[in-house]
Amino acid sequence: MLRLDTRFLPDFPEALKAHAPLLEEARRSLLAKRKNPGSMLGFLDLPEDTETLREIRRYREANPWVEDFVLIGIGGSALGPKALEAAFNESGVRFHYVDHVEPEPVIKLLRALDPGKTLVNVVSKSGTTAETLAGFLVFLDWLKGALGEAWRRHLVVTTDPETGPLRALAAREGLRAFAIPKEVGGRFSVLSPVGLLPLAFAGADLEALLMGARKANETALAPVEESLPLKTALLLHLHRHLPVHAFMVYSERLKHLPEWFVQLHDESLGKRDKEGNRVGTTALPALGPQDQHAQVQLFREGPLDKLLAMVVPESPLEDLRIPPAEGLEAASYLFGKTLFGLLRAEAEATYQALAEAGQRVYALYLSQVSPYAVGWLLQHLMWQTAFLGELWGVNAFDQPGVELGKRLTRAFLEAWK
Ligand SMILES: O=P(O)(O)OC[C@H]1O[C@H](O)[C@H](O)[C@@H](O)[C@@H]1O
Repeated sequence: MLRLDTRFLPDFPEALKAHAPLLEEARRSLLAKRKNPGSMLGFLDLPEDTETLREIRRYREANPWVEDFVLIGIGGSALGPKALEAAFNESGVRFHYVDHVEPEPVIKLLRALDPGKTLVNVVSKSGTTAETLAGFLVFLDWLKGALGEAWRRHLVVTTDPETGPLRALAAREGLRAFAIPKEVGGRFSVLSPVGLLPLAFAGADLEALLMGARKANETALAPVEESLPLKTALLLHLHRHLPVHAFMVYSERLKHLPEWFVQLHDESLGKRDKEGNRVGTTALPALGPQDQHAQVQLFREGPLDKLLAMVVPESPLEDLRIPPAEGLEAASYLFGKTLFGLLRAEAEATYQALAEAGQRVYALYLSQVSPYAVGWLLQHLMWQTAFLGELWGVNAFDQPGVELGKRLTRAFLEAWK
């Protein structure tokens, strides 16, 4: 269950009524693009793709020997699986993310791994990302050196269904490869094999995750006053003059979710609109309760330049009572309470304190940190982003601004050789 709370934004229900035609139009124009090749709206169909799910399950069952799973990928090819695996790893398979090119951690990882028990998953939609290819080349050489002809069984590729160097390599070498559908972009790919394959090895409940995402699809298409993603898109739209959008999650298991959201929001919406104006707000990742002791001072007394979204679970899967101890009377207000009770109280207190400070803040309540609720939340946020692309007149699915950096990197590498 996902529930929106706007109790500290009393003007919102009126605004929703007033903006209903604008929201209807944004949704109509988004959905009208659905059948156009290149519209990149394939993420809407992923929750229905039971065939891919079956294929992934079969692959997982055929490889019970895996103890370490190395995911080589970056941006949209790493942030989603990283966020979900941290929350839902039930299998004990150890996950390692090579989403960087710093040599020391790569060397440390290579020394620690047993190649015979390691599965390497190289993930890249384009198959051309420098960091990913560099990491892949290192691990490919390592697998070949350690395992001889058996290396192929320890490598699985997730990439474009037809094009790109990784697809070509997979075809030439007869490697196992999964497809990121053509119409699915990296930061919208978490429910494709990009996320589902690692999560199958993590033993997560993939059915429930996709069921939650289907629920998000349903609410996205509901009448405006019941359409959760249209409502949160409107909240962001109404506050677009505030430069910062803080995304604060009260869950240790979801500690990597804000990083995933940052890419989704910033890379989708921070760009030039049709008139050439610079558009976008800056997503700021925050985690409760840790950031109460780091950022909340700024949120309380610093500039009123933020729209804050708080993601708060409403119940735990399991809870732990805080036992009393003699000689520590200062902590007696905690005795007999539960850890989740404290978490909930802290989230509520921060929510109220921020509203009282004059910040614009709303909450998204998750019934539990379960695959169903989190699948719903992720797909909800992808819809929100797509709707905002329409409202702000930008293409939410490209990223022209990152190309220059890539070209310059290549130029430097060539000049420095
Ligand atoms: O999946 P890949 O093609 O390797 O792309 C990985 C990432 O890098 C690119 O530079 C884009 O800015 C991101 O949107 C993308 O998620």
